[in-house]
Amino acid sequence: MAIQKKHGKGRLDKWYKLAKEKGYRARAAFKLIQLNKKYNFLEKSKVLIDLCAAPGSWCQVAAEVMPPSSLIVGVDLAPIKPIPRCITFQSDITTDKCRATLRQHLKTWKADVVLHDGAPNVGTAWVQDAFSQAELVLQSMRLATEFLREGGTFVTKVFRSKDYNSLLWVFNQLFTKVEATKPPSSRNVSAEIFVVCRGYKAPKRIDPKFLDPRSVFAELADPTPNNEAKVFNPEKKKRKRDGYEEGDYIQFKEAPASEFIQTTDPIAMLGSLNKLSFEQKPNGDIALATLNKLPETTQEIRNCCADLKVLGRKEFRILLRWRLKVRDIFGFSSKKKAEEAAAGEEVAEIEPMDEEMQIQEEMQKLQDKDNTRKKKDRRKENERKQKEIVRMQMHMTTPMEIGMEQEGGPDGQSSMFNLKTADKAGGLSQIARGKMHLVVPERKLEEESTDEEEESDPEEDALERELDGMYEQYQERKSEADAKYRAKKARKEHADEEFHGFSDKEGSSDEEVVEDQGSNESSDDEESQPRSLVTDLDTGGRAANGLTKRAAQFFDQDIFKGIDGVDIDLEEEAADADSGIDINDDTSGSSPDRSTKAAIKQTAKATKSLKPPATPTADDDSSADEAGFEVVRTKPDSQWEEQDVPIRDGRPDISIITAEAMTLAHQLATGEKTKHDLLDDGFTKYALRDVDGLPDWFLDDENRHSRLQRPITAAAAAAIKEKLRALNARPIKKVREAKDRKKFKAAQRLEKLKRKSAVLVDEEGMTEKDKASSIAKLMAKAAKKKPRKQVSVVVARGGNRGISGRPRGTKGKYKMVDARLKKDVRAEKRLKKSRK
Ligand SMILES: C[S@@+](CC[C@H](N)C(=O)[O-])C[C@H]1O[C@@H](n2cnc3c(N)ncnc32)[C@H](O)[C@@H]1O
Repeated sequence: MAIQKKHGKGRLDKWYKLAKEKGYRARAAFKLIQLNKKYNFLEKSKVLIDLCAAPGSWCQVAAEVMPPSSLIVGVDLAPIKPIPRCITFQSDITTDKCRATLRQHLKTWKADVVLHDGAPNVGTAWVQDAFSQAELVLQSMRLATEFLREGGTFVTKVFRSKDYNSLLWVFNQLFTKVEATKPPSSRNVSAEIFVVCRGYKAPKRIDPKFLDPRSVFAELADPTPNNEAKVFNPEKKKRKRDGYEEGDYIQFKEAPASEFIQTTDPIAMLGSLNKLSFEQKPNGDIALATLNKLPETTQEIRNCCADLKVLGRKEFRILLRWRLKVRDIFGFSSKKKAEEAAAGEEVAEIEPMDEEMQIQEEMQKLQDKDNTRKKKDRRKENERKQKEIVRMQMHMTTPMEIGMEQEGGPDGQSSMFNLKTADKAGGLSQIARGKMHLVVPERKLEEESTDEEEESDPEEDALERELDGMYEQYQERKSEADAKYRAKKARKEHADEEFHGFSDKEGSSDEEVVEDQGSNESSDDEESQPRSLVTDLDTGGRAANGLTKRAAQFFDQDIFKGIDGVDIDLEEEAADADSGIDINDDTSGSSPDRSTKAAIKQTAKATKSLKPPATPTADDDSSADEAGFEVVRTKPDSQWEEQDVPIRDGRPDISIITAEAMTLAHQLATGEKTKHDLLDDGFTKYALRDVDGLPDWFLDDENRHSRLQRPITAAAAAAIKEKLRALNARPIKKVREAKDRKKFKAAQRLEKLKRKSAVLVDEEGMTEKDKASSIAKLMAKAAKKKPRKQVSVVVARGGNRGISGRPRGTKGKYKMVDARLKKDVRAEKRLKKSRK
């Protein structure tokens, strides 16, 4: 088997290279070539629409294969560079504007082929993410039904997920032949598959439900592809279809709140709807009326129900809790109730059957039915798992991709946040390792003993775990797609590690105690006031003015220029270290909030390390000895990168030093504020957060949105801007190095010339004229540019290389070129020749 290079997604595989060689913009081109080889839909086509076409390789292939006068229209969210013989434009295929533009280009013509290779970008709305690929396919299908001629072909990419069968089912209703295939150029590890739908039936009227994601994905709980079920059963669907008229294409989805209480898959409902309504319909939903009157249905709940798309995890939780409470009140709750009901039934044997008992009996029946169904589902699920394992063994899928597949929940309905799915991606194990595992049991114990109502409900726990699992998955997906997010996360983890690493060191500080030089002097005020002895163990770590290098660099910035007394202040502070404030002192229980700390840290670190002995920080290797003395070791330059302020080219990265920190530093330096003021400012409501036991998603949200916004001065903002401009203006490292090399060589040449001239001048056997002409010759020689060395240009393919990597049959300097470059060079030569 050929070994593939593993860059990115194994990007440099043979298809990638081949695409480069052939001049295709993406390796995806070969997928279309291979699909067309199998089904021959391009050769005979005159009009083609390419949905989600960027960067345009499918359009390139279409332009090559289709007859010369064909119309090819490509559209994508991203801009597409012009392609000969193709019309392209930028638009979202889910919008009416896109449809109208397509109509403009096609005029009265109909398309022979509609292609769709769309893949949604991973967005921030993680709740809706799972649906979007399938929805995009359905959207492209909708456009296909509008623009395809009868008998036309629709080719689409589909991901093998829980919606796959539903999509196939719909395709089968609209086309005479539907085939799913995976072209060889599609990576085996990818879950993508291509469906080629031929023979468009072009029905006069299409039931809008065929194209409505809600109908297709949510309601066809068990769609059976290729069966005779060509007509929707109106009875079956009516349940969720309130408020939708025939032909209604509006994306806004709403359902009565009572349905949310009754559903067995509340999370899927929250993920797919826009609104839960409390409005009474003329037919009078009794459950809704009761729900409306319940005290549990607070204004907050109503507000949340009014617009589900803007809710965060916290609100989702509130709604889920509310649902459980109401279910309790209505009597269709969890196992606990079922047991009670069972117990109640035993009593019913000896008592006359009253209305209540009848209800209970009915409930028991329902419960039994439910259990049987669950058993059946479990069996199905096991069979599915078995298949998945086989697929994994055959490398048809990866564990991550299995995570994408949303299987039906235990109740048979599709569940967006299936706990099992979360588990597949390692979500549960992560939770088990994380906070929830450590904190929840403790809390449970407390709560059980104090408040019976707060007793943990297995259903609720499961929902919470589901949410947490999905959040983990969401984070993983995001970090896969977003490099910035990855970097941020890594920084955060690194900071955590540092902190923990330090805590570990705390206990074993023998070494530092040995280094303590002031223990004798300190013994007097040992008890009264422990002093901080700041000892610079790194002799090179301090600049000439008594500041640390880092502080000196920080205050070296333009913003501090011309401010009198900065140096004096700083030196004073340096000398005043003993009376120091510990910005990291959390032991009091109420400390400045984190953002204040970070800002103060940045400024305070820049001014001086001020720490009392008992509270060593992660920023310096310090430790307290028994006598209350502390040795604070400043780090060598090489370790700067481990500190809070990022380092670039050996200096603090000013682009990341915030304007906030600058403002604070400026205020400190000008005396506008004292360090005590800064500390006082830090005591805000954000400082007193109790974060113990809160789930990660909640803390992440809080950190992002709920933090102190500090005013920044115009000067600080301008300084940051200026710094960024300066940074951006710098040439890249390679260019800088090349220029420096050039200068260095020129200087060397000049030196050599000087030496030779001096020898010539001192030469006794030469006339002055000869000397002058020799020196002139030398100078002319030095000024002459060397002819460039000839470089052989080689187009080397994968197999055509020796062990050293040198293309076979080449000598001396060689340069690898791609096919395009090779063609250009040849064309240039041809041109030169013809000119001659
Ligand atoms: C795999 S690429 C398509 C590659 C293309 N077939 C080619 O040959 O180069 C998927 C494209 O789908 C586009 N896309 C995703 N959602 C879209 C939307 N709603 N409307 C238009 N394009 C979309 C993305 O911008 C991306 O360029």
